[in-house]
Amino acid sequence: MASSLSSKHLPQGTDDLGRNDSDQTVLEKHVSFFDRNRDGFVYPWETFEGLRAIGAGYFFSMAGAFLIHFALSGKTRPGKYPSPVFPIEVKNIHLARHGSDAGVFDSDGRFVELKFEEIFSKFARTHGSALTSGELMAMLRSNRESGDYKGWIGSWTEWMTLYNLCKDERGLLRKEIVRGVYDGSLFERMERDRKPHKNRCCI
Ligand code: HEM
Ligand SMILES: [Ca+2]
Repeated sequence: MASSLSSKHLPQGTDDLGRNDSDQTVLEKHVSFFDRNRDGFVYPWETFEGLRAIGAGYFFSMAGAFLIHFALSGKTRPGKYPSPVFPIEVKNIHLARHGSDAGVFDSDGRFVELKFEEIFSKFARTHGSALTSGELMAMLRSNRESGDYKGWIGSWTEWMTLYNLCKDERGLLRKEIVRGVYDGSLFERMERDRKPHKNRCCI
């Protein structure tokens, strides 16, 4: 699937409508793809729509939207009553970080280049700039903090979703794909390049 992604680049710092998002952190950009109307809040139906737009299946998208919002909504709304529609506040998404991750997002949600490079220098032993499924599992195991079961599950889910959606025909997860997931540009490319008649989903 990844091999069908085009190499064209998005205009830096602007979205399709030319809106400037340069004041967003990389983690905010990761999530903003799912903020379909760009009002600063992601609702479960927007996450569902975003997951469908990148080729995830109907039931996976339903379950994903439910679980993501159930897990993250409250964290991004500190001091507020729980909302029955489980919104996620984009500007507070850094509060939804979990442990046992790759450390590429810092505590403010900014991109840490060194940690990104480390993923490949430490774990991409076979190909250098791509991860096999075994190497990905080794990375997940190595990132685990003891007793942090929520973090283990969160990280496993994020990486396995990415792997299943974007591995190439040899089962490799390429570095440029991983870079693109962090700032959400991957999601934009997947939506653009997706052919309506072609079922790209494998989960
Ligand atoms: C198919 C859709 C998605 C994929 C493939 C995906 C994948 C990923 C990956 C690979 C990471 C990096 C984890 C690490 O550095 O170890 C990540 C981090 C994160 N994602 Fe997503 N994501 C998706 C959708 C979403 C959505 C819809 C939200 C919330 C609205 C979200 C919120 C986050 C947050 C808060 C983090 C930071 C976790 C941390 O580093 O502690 N993601 N995601
Ligand atoms: Ca929205």
